Amino acid sequence: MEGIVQDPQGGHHIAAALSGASVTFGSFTALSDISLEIGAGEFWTILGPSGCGKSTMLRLVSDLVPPAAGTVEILGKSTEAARLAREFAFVFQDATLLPWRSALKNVELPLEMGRKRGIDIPRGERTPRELLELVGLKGREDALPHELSGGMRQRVAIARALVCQPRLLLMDEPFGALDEMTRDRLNMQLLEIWRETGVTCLFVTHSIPEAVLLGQKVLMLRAHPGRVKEVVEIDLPEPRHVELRETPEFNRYSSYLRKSLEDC
Ligand SMILES: Nc1ncnc2c1ncn2[C@@H]1O[C@H](COP(=O)(O)OP(=O)(O)OP(=O)(O)O)[C@@H](O)[C@H]1O
Repeated sequence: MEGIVQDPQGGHHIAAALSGASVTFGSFTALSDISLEIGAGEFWTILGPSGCGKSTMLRLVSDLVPPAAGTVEILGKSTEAARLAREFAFVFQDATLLPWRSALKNVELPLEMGRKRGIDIPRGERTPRELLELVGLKGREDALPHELSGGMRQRVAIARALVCQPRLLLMDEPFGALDEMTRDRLNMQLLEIWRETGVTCLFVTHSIPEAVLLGQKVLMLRAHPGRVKEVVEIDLPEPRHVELRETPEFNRYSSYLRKSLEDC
């Protein structure tokens, strides 16, 4: 395919490094003593009981909440410097598209906003049109969000997240609201995009099968306060495919994680 990023991580081996990081909201400790190294180009999924701090973890990495203690570095720089350099991008459960702009204009938005602020986006390897093609929406560039299905809107959101060529893609249950078949399709598409772009992925989910299917590593958080319970390496054949879910290895990982989740 065209436009393959030659060095998607800019020579870095570690995309995100957290050391003894904690997050507090007033007197409440949401995350406590998180130490992790997320390798450049890796795909991590995050599981844990409701309220354990999965979203807070993404917000910590993306400079939306500061650490109360410890440090967080993205590609060797502070989270603020990484944010200003557009090193990461977010995809939420709701696509959050502007309803009056076409799919293409939504994807172009971060570039426009960057230009308005005088920020030069240094890594424009793919045009917004090419990104829409990458997510399977060629021919729907002019469609308005309400003319697209939920899965299509989410694919526009992924294209928009990729437009500044981030090195780190942060996803908070991006497919949680979609039906199972659409979710399967988007999971496969996301893996293709991940392989092709080399972007590092941090993906929060409530679904154990989704965590196993996508993740090279599954980060299991425990609650009260949110802490790392364990990191489970998922050693399944690549490239992954939904049929893997029928295999005994897949089921072994799923059962292990289900039990781990129950013990949180
Ligand atoms: N801005 C905030 N102010 C106060 N408390 C907060 C704030 N944001 C999150 N919290 C609390 O921090 C804890 C972790 O929240 P978070 O949303 O990260 O959990 P989660 O694991 O993503 O939950 P879920 O799986 O239900 O989406 C929760 O107890 C939540 O109430």
